[in-house]
Amino acid sequence: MTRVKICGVTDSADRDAVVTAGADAVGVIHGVPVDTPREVDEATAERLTDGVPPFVTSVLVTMPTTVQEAVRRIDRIEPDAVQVHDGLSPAEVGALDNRITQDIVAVVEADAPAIEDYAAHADALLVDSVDADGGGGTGETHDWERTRDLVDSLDVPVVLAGGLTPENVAEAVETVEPFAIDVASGVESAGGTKDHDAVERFVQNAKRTSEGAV
Ligand SMILES: O=C(O)c1ccccc1NCC(=O)[C@H](O)[C@H](O)COP(=O)(O)O
Repeated sequence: MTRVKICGVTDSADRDAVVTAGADAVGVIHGVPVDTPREVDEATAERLTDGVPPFVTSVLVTMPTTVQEAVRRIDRIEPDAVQVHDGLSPAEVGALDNRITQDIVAVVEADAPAIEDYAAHADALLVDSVDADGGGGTGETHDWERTRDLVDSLDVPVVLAGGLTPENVAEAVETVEPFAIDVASGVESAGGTKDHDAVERFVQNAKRTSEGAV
């Protein structure tokens, strides 16, 4: 069954709604040098992460420029996993892996040249549509067939992200058959605020499809 990560939670009510809806992972964004309504400060990131219950994965989404910066952040916030958006080379992702106990999800674009190198050092790849500054949350889809090729060719789990919504997630899961899917803006009522009904429909549509009931 395809797992679901809901990203960019900014308060505890949204975090709890995401968990209640049946998501497998909750993404908290901190330490990104881009303008986004989904970023929270360190204390909030720590509090939101700490409140994610057992059997649901808390994911720190961050854009560090050095391994040391990433380690410091992860040590303070203590997520279950870390998603590194831009900033670190494949070798630096490998160096980070040696310094932390958490799994690392490396973010790549579907046509990035270094995909295999990242796959060699990360625990999973998240294939996203990123903006000119390297950030996510664009609400833009990309070539799902290309991501499907990566699912077939790579040994690491592949997560599909970028422009997913409750309406298109079933088709995305059927086309790509990813390990997991990820959404931020597609389940919001306003920037940084989750629409709880949309979150519920997103999780249901993703999981129903991967159970073969649609
Ligand atoms: O969502 C953001 O604002 C963001 C900013 C900077 C770095 C990463 C960011 N999001 C990371 C995610 O994992 C998003 O869920 C992913 O990019 C998909 O976003 P969307 O297209 O809005 O569903």
